[in-house]
Amino acid sequence: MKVASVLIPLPVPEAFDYAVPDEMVVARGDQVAVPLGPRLMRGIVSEVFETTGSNRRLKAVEAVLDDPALPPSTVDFVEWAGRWTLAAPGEMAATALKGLRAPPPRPERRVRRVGERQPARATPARTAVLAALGDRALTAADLARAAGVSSGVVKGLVDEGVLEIFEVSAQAAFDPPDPDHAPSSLNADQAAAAQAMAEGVMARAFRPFLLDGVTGSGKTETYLEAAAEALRADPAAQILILLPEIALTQAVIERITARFGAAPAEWHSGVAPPRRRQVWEAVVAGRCNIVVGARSALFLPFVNLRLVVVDEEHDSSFKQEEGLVYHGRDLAVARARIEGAAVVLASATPSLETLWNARQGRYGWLKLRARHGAAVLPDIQLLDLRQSPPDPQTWLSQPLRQAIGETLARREQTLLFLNRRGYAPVVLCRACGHRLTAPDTDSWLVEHRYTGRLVCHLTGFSMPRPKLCPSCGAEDSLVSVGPGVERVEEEVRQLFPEARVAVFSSDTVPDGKSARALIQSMTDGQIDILVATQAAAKGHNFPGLTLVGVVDADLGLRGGDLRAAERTYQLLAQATGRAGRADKPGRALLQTWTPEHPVLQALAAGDRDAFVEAETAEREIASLPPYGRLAAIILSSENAAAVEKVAADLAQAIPNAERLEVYGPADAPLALVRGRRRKRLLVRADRDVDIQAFLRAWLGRVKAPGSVRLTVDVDPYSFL
Ligand SMILES: Nc1ncnc2c1ncn2[C@@H]1O[C@H](COP(=O)(O)OP(=O)(O)OP(=O)(O)O)[C@@H](O)[C@H]1O
Ligand SMILES: [Zn+2]
Repeated sequence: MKVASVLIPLPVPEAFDYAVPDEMVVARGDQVAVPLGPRLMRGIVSEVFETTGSNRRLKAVEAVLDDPALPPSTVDFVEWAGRWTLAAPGEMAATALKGLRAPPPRPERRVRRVGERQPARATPARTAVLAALGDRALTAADLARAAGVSSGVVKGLVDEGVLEIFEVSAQAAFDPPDPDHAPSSLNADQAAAAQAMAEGVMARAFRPFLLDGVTGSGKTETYLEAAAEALRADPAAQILILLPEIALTQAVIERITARFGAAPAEWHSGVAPPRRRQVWEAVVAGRCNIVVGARSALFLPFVNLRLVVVDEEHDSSFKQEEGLVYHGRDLAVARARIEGAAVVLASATPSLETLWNARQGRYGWLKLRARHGAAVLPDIQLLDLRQSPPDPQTWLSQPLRQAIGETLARREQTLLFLNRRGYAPVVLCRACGHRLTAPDTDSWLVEHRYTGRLVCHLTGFSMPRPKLCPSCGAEDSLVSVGPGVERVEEEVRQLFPEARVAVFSSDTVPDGKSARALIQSMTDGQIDILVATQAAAKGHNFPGLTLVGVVDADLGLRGGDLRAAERTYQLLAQATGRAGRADKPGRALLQTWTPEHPVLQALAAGDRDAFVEAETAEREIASLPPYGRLAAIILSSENAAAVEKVAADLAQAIPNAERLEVYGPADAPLALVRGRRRKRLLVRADRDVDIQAFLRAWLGRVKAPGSVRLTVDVDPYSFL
């Protein structure tokens, strides 16, 4: 008997087996409909095998679906990703089908001539329509517009049988990119790096690279030339470019379009589902060469993937924390390995993990040491707030105010960076000291003045600012503590009433369209001072921007998690790296209460290596990543006793293992979220320990009730 193992999108650890009816032809990767209880479900065939004399009574595969099969290497990839993250393989596989959620776009109705038939009565309008149409096929609306007549005229010709309507399927056409459309002339460093990457692509084998270039050194320029080489060698080559933020996609798409004379496909949550379906179908049919997207684009069904680029590879936005927990950068490397492709991790501030791999010789290390052309790196200065503190209830010190004034006078642009949304991060009661939090949640409410509401950034809960203290009932006792971008904007407007000021954060720029508009007006010089969170601090090229002011350089250093120093270094190096990217030199001023901090010292000295040395040495002593591996288990439930019970059971059931420790269970730093109690356990292991095997063995010993959610986070980035 023939049996198919089918991956079904359910939280179960294995594929389900089904009998294959005699007349049915199925293969690995096929999409099938299979019965599950009373329902039919869509699944992906992971394996087909013969068994003899089975005594199992298997249900049969109902049908092989018309939708295209996943290429076998895509199935390999989703199965590997499931094993790596300990996610259910069927749920991982389902992410590869996300493009199919929308129905196919409706076929388009167009009109064309019917042979040589002429209208019975030739009016000027009718003649214009026939002339405009020629032997083309257009939609009725386009034709009427082209002929400058009302749509009634077109309809009249159809009714008379001079024109006919027919349907074309709305299959998206992706014009083939032309590698020789507009090549850049690369400088020596760039050319050497592009050459090495191109050779990696030609090898048709797994070839990982770190493209390590200072901000504005032309990393994009360089990897696009490697992509061009790949396309010259194989016009069917597919190239995937991953970006950490949707806000960055537009600029890269424009550069690719200019470079190759054809627009790439775009893939992220902001792309409408019918369009995503078109991209998905074009990718699996090999009709689409270049995809620019967010981490979920990793799951597209590529048939000839030759090059994967992870731009801004250090960015923690590549880590998905909700639903399936995975790191896009790590999965990108795995996908390239499975496909036998080249992968390029690009950054001015690579993660310690990636630098470590480059140092070990596992990744080819390509360096771009200087900005392109005449541009130079900005001059970075620390402003010691102990010497020049801002006035009470203001956030910009005198030296920073002066620098903004000078920049304005030169008609150049300023970016004020503060990685905090809203107006004030905390609202508290002067009478009783109560800090306002969301109901049944430990995180503080953030005041937003634009909307006049207090918002929980964790759960999305919001409410109007209350009149009375919810704790003691005092009247008018609530005060806003600390600054967010909106509050800095308020101060800037008071100081420089004539300046054109804008705020860039996920509140003011909620979608791709508004991001594009704001980035465009900044690029065009229509904004003098941009107050921004990290959304605007990376990747962008603003030619008129010469001053970057960091409002609170100490902010990220206070949170004590594993990557606080690394993350702060990266964020500030990226933010300051926006200054002086064109012909005018830039400078950056960092306000700090702790100018002696090693991270800030390294930034001011422009000495990344010193920072990396010191930070890596600390990690080595503690055997933390990249020298060791971590995994977290997070338990949560509305039933506090149930969480305690599962945590205790887990603690009892820890398998014996060497060079591995388990910490906890402990209350999570956010111990209460939406009424759910949260507890964490942390596993640390040496690098050569199979941490996934350990976790599987461990979790297999404990049965958690349905009321307790258990999340496994391999290589955690968030410790909340
Ligand atoms: N070889 C080149 N010829 C012409 N212009 C170049 C070249 N290399 C870089 N540039 C220009 O320099 C600027 C910076 O390049 P790019 O955005 O590729 O840098 P990057 O290294 O990706 O920067 P970041 O890491 O800061 O985002 C761009 O305006 C780009 O067009
Ligand atoms: Zn109070």
